[in-house]
Amino acid sequence: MLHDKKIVFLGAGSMAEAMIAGMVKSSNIVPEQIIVTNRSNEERLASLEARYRVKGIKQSHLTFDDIDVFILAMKPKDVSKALQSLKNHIRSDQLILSVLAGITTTYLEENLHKDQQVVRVMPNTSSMIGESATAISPGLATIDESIQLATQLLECIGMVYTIEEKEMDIFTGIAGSGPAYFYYLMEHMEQQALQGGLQKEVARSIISQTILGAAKMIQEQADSPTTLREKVTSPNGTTAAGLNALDENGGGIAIMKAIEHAAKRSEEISTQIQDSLLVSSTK
Ligand SMILES: NC(=O)C1=CN([C@@H]2O[C@H](COP(=O)(O)OP(=O)(O)OC[C@H]3O[C@@H](n4cnc5c(N)ncnc54)[C@H](OP(=O)(O)O)[C@@H]3O)[C@@H](O)[C@H]2O)C=CC1
Ligand SMILES: O=C(O)[C@@H]1CCC=N1
Repeated sequence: MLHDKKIVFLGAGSMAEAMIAGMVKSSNIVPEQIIVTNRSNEERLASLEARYRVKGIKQSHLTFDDIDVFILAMKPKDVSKALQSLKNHIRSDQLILSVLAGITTTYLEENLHKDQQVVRVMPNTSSMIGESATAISPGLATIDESIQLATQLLECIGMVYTIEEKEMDIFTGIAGSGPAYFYYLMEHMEQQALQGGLQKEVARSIISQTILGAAKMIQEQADSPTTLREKVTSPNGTTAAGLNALDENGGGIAIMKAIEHAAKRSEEISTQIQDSLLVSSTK
């Protein structure tokens, strides 16, 4: 299904690069199938061309007819202009995937064609190594074949979860933003490891192996996180001391708050963009 498809990224930033890297690394897509565009940063396009052997062109130079999948990968604030410039060039049967936080399928349909085939997507930057947790929610006019195409394409960059669109905000809080929480955790673990006398490279390797091992334990056996935590924790031992400090310093609550606020921000972006649509349509 994928081998004859032509895919265009509108946006050439971190998320587009992570997806391109993952797709090219998988054996299901070849670089010749991918075009990456932006409005003006030619140096960035040249660097993506050199690194991944994809074609980089300015969005204004793009020809639209033979494209099967457009992947919107600009910032949410730039989406309105991007859709305006796309609308008169695309057919409703061409598939639009949007990775933009907070941008709903309804917004995309209203600003393209009412019967436009759209899928809202939330990947994360682990796409780069084929390890994203990616959610998809199709729009109203999207046919099963296009959902299958989107799923196969996104499986090149990791696991794909089909969810209700109302679950997108919380998914974004957990998985879209999620890698950042783990990097933040690692930054703090590393800081303390250095204070404890370890060399930076050694500390980084130990920390990443510890996180990887814990994640694999969850994936590869049946115990819950709670049971696994209890198995690490000896009465009056080192882990109990560490976990008490986490609790006393609001560690668990801080993690829940981070997810709550990220999800809320995703919801807020939807409202803000929707409001600006209402304002512009009443002008
Ligand atoms: N970073 C992440 O971890 C994740 C990001 N996302 C989503 O991905 C999107 C992109 O994020 P990120 O990659 O971090 O952002 P960046 O700022 O790194 O990249 C945005 C890119 O969009 C380009 N751009 C802007 N307008 C247009 C346009 N009309 N046509 C073509 N290209 C355009 C910019 O280049 P130029 O200015 O030259 O046009 C730039 O290359 C966001 O909407 C975000 O919500 C989703 C999941 C995870
Ligand atoms: O920070 C952001 O808004 C984007 C969406 C999810 C991850 N990064």
